[in-house]
Parts: sequence; C-alpha cells; structure tokens
Amino acid sequence: MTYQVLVSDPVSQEGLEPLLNSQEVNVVQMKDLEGYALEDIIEQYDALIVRSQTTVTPNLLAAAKQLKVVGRAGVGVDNIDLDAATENGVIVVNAPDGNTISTAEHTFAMMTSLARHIPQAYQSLMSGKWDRKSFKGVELSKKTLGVVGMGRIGSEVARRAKAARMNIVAYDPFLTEERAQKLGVVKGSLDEIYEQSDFITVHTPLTKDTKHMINDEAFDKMKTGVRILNCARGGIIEETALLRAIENGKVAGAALDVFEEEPATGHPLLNCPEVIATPHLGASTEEAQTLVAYDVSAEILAILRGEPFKNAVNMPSISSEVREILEPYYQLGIKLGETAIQLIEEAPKKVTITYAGELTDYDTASLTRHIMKGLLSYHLGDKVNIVNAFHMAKSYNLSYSVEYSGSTRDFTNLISVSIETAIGTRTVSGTLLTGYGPRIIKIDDYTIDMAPENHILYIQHQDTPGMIGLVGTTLGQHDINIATMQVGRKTEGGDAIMMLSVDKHANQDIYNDLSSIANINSVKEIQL
Ligand SMILES: NC(=O)C1=CN([C@@H]2O[C@H](COP(=O)(O)OP(=O)(O)OC[C@H]3O[C@@H](n4cnc5c(N)ncnc54)[C@H](O)[C@@H]3O)[C@@H](O)[C@H]2O)C=CC1
Ligand SMILES: O=C(O)C(=O)COP(=O)(O)O
Repeated sequence: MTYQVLVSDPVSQEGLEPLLNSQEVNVVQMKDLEGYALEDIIEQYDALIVRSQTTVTPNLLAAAKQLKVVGRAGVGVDNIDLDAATENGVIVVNAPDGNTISTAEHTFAMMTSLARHIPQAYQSLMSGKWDRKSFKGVELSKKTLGVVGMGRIGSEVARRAKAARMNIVAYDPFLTEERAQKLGVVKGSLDEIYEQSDFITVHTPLTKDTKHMINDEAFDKMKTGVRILNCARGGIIEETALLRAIENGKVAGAALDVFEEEPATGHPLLNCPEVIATPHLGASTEEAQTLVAYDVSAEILAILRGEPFKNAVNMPSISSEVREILEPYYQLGIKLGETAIQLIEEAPKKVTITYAGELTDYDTASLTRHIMKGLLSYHLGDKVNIVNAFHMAKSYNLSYSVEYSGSTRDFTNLISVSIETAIGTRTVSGTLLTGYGPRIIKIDDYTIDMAPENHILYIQHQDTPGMIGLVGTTLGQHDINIATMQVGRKTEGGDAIMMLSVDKHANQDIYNDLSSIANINSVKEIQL
C-alpha cells in the first residue's frame, strides 16, 4: 500500500527525507497543484504536513476521509482545530524541539535591535541620512528582563539574557524554585514582572488563558519606558492596547515577529516608529527548518506504519519505557473490548476496566484507549480509533471508569472489562501469557482458557452428560471444524458454558440446530 502525504506549506526538502526515501509513501507538494483548493483534494490523503499558514478547520477535517495524521513542522498548533481532529480520529503531531534555538536567537536579535534602534537607523542611512542623534539606545546590561513562559524558548532566551548580564524575572505555572535557581532566574508573579521589568518577552502558546493576557490593565502596571517583545503568537499581547500604550508613552518600543492576523501588512502598529517587526521569521533558519521537517516526517512515517510515536498533541504522550511494557497488551485490550461488547444484549451504560498485577505499576491510559476502541468499533466501525475512542464513548453517553485491583488470581497481569446494561453486568477477563500471547481466562463467573481469535461459539447450557458430543456432532453435520473447546461450570449439573473456537462463521441454520438441543439456553458467535 502506498500512503499519500500532502505538504501544504513550504517545508525543507532535506527534512522530508524520511518520507521521500520510503517506498511506502508518495509525497505531493501543494505548490505543484496550482489551481486546486486544499478542501477539494484532501480526501485522497493519509497525512498532511503544515506550518503556520495552513488553517486546519473542522470542514477540512470532515472532508479528509482517509486522513490519519496532521504533522505540524514546528511548535504552535493554534492553526489546527485539535478538537475536530480528535473527533475525526486524526492524530496531530508537532516538532517541539527543532526550532527552539532559532526562535530564541531571533528573540535575542530583536531585543538588541530594539534596544539600539538598528532597523530604524538602517532605514535612515539607506535613505541617505547620516543621523547620529535620533537613535540613542539603551544597554541590556543590568536591565531587568521579564520572561512570561519559561518553556523551551523562554529558557533559551533567559540563558542568552544572562550572558548579556541582564537580571531575569520569570513566570510560568510550571516553573519550580529549583529550576529557576538552576537557570539563574528569579521566579516571580506576572505582577512582579510587570512592575520590575525594563524588557518583557512572551513565550507561551496562544490559549484561552494567554489570549490578550498583556492588555490595558497589564500595561498600567508596567514601568514607563518598558520595551515589549512578542516572538511567540499574535494575540498574547492585545494589539490595540499595545498601540495605546505606545501612543501614551508607557511603552518605549515593541519588537513583534507575530500578529493576530497574518500576513499583517498594513497593520497600524507598523506605522509606529517605536515598533520593529519581522514577518513571522522566528523559526526561519536552515537548521530549524531541516530539523522540524525531519522530526515530523519521522513521526508521520511511524504513525502510518502503526509504530510508536512520541509528539502527539491531541493524545497524552507516553514514555518509551511505559510504551515498551504496555505495547504487548494492546492487542489483548482490543480483543477484550470486542468480546465484552458481543456478550451484551442491551445498550451499554457503563464500562468498568480493572487492571491487576504488574499493570497497576504503570499509567494504563493508552491501554484503556485500546480496550475502548475494540469495544466501540465493533458497532461503530473504523471511525473509532485510539485517538477518538474516549470522545466517541462520551458522545454515545457511555461512561467508563478504571479501577486497580490487588488480586490477580495467580496471573502476573489481569485485565477485566465489565459492561453494565439495563439488565445486568457482563464481564470478560484476560491475561497475557508469556509464550502463549493473549488469553481469555474468565467470562462472568466461568473460568476458561482460550485465545481470543477468529470465530468463537459461546454456548450457555445446563451441565448434563453428552452435551459436548451433541454440539460436536451438530457442528460436524454442518461441516464446521472445531479448533479448540473449553467448558466451564459453576456446580455439577448447574449452569455451564462452552466456548468453541471454530474455523468458519456459523450461519443461522447452525444456530437453530444448536439452540434446539435440549438444555442449551443460548448460542452466540463472538467474532474476533
Ligand atoms: N515566532 C516563531 O516563528 C515561533 C514561535 N513559536 C511559539 O513560541 C511559543 C513558545 O514555544 P516553546 O517554548 O517551544 O513552547 P513550550 O511548550 O516549550 O513552552 C511554553 C511555556 O508556556 C508556559 N505557559 C502556558 N501558559 C502560560 C501562562 N498563562 N503564563 C505563563 N506561562 C505559560 C507553559 O507552561 C510552557 O512552559 C509558542 O507559542 C510557539 O508557537 C515557536 C517557534 C517559532
Ligand atoms: O513553530 C512555531 O510555532 C512557529 O510559529 C513557526 O511557524 P512557521 O513554521 O515558521 O510558520
């Protein structure tokens, strides 16, 4: 199978090598498809690579019938509708590390340019003037820099600012005292940053929380003559408030790489002599572009091949150590989900997943996703996957909970899936046996041992002599070969079950014949 990958923004060719060198992938560049709209062609593609120009909307995702992954060759994913991607079962991956240095260096270049009016002086000289009076700047040394957002880029900016002998006050909800000390910065509140800083730089994502966080109220708290930088996302600083603060003299200068709406040509802020700006160039270096394209290509290839990946944005990430432990259980999880849903006759109301044994030592969320995928996809088909499994459960009003139990009934690991319906609860338990793989070891109160594969006939009956022979003969008459057979009973002569693994699907005639055998209460085929 050849996967189709569409690249809709300018991305480094060298960085695309993992995809270009793969026999399994065909890479198409949007720039070679002149005259076509993305929404009209997206249907054919398995993966889409974007930077910040392409907006991945709910409509685009709805049109993308085959899409499995959107790769963001960079950090910010505010141009991608993550909820819609999750609903459509599309994984979104980014490249969080590749452009950190590039953007930190750009921010630092903007700060020195802002302090010394370099762009304005250059423009003046180029226009034929030798003006040495208008561009007196300020030194960075001994000034206070406020860093809002001490993630990858904020931390690298702080390192460079320290080398420039600046004092740094930083705010980030995840910044600990220890890390602040290690980085040589003072951990402060937002208000402390506003009150103390000569320069303020923002390095947060654009979220509901950070949108317009630097507004009139924030400017009011700042020192007169403060200089502001935004090389993160347009909208973190409220642009009209910045304009007011420049005009009333509160802000001495601003350096902007990003705008609320891009391209931002003709923006009123660009008419202010106090503002220097670049057209979203933070990540635009050879090195960063190669790295982000390479990282996202490698991730996309892994996802298309069904291999482990690490930088999903709309799914919790999982450490490679935990992934290695849990991966062998994923198939068992799917099969238990598929088995459980086929045991019930009424609509499922609640699912309870219980982990016991060595599994209780790990974050089992990814395994729970596989179980829910198996359970839901039996009826809902392949529109359910591990990305949207929880979302799908919610949209069908199916609640689920996870419990951890100490008891493993002599197994090193045990997973039980219970489904509650209006008429009762059905439970299937399974384990992963070294050398044998996944096994179903219990259905409700009956102990069995069966590989969860192919066609399983599940017969509920009364424990009477000759039952196995009668069932075997009936199946033989219909040319159905039995691969394995298991019986379980509660008490001698009481309720019993029979599980038969058979080589082919049993048709209605077979059900009728089996059901007519005296003491057989029900016959069901579980397809796995
Ligand atoms: N101009 C450009 O070309 C580029 C811009 N960026 C943008 O830079 C920003 C930062 O990127 P990274 O450092 O790589 O991300 P990151 O995820 O490593 O760091 C972001 C930090 O912001 C913090 N944060 C979130 N909400 C906050 C709040 N309300 N107040 C204070 N801190 C808050 C987070 O805790 C995190 O530590 C992103 O918006 C990204 O899109 C990234 C690369 C290039
Ligand atoms: O990585 C980011 O968040 C950026 O803003 C870089 O954007 P770009 O890939 O240069 O359009």
